Amino acid sequence: MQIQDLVKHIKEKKSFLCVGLDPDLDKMPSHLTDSPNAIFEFNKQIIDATHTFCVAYKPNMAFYEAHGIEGHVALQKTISYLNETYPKHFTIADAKRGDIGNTSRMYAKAFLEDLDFDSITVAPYMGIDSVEPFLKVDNKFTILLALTSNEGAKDFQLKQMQSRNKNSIDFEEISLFEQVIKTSQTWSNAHRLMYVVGATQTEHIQSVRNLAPDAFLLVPGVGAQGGSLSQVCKYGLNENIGLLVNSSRGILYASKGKDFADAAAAQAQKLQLEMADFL
Ligand SMILES: O=C(O)c1cc(=O)[nH]c(=O)n1[C@@H]1O[C@H](COP(=O)(O)O)[C@@H](O)[C@H]1O
Repeated sequence: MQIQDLVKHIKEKKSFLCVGLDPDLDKMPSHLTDSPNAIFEFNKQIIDATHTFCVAYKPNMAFYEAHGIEGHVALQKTISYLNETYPKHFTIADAKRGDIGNTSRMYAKAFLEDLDFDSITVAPYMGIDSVEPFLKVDNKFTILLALTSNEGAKDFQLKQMQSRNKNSIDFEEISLFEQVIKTSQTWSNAHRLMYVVGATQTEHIQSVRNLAPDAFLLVPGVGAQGGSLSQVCKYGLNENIGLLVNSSRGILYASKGKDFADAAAAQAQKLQLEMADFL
């Protein structure tokens, strides 16, 4: 997918909502969980109910890998269903991968070529050679973890460090997550980079925007984690919109009854209407 297609879709829908597909058998309606096809059936009904209100879907790999081969089959069916039925929706493999170059190449092949996701989340800490294999894939996006939504983000990502600007002898104090953005913006194919920034980190979104003014930001953490959509919009929007805001549990498990898909649609619509006010 091209970035212009994503932006066009966002403007048409007046939504930059990403629905996180994190299927958890313990939270799903009981009438589905007896079926061997439960995960895909759940996802399909969620997708059919929410697609009008969102522009992206983000299956998190943990929720599939936890079920072995059946989980992998459910993931394959889900991405095929999305690509065939709703091809305008941007798809994110939330895999948080990254390894030495030849290994990352295999991850890129698996997620971006074979499964044909539009993008993948990648951990940046092994550096340029671990990210390059993802960035080399045409028409696909690498979503680098910058500042995550969890408590532990402060353990490393918010640590201060000294950074020297190119062609200068002066040092400046910046956070490790800022250095990740600053350095990665100099890499080849940086136009294929997006960044993860938690909705719980609103005081830092402005600084992310300053370092990567044109990049799309994937912002998880509204809903169940308590992040504020209006604060995210205030600091994160750019002239191309530049935001994908994710909600998973808040949409998927709005009801545990037979009306789960309608309840999910209502939650997605609520977020979409809030988003429309900012567009
Ligand atoms: O990369 C992510 O998507 C991610 C990064 C982050 O900083 N925080 C975060 O919550 N996520 C993911 O976003 C989703 C959030 O789910 P809910 O809290 O249920 O909306 C989960 O799949 C998380 O793994």
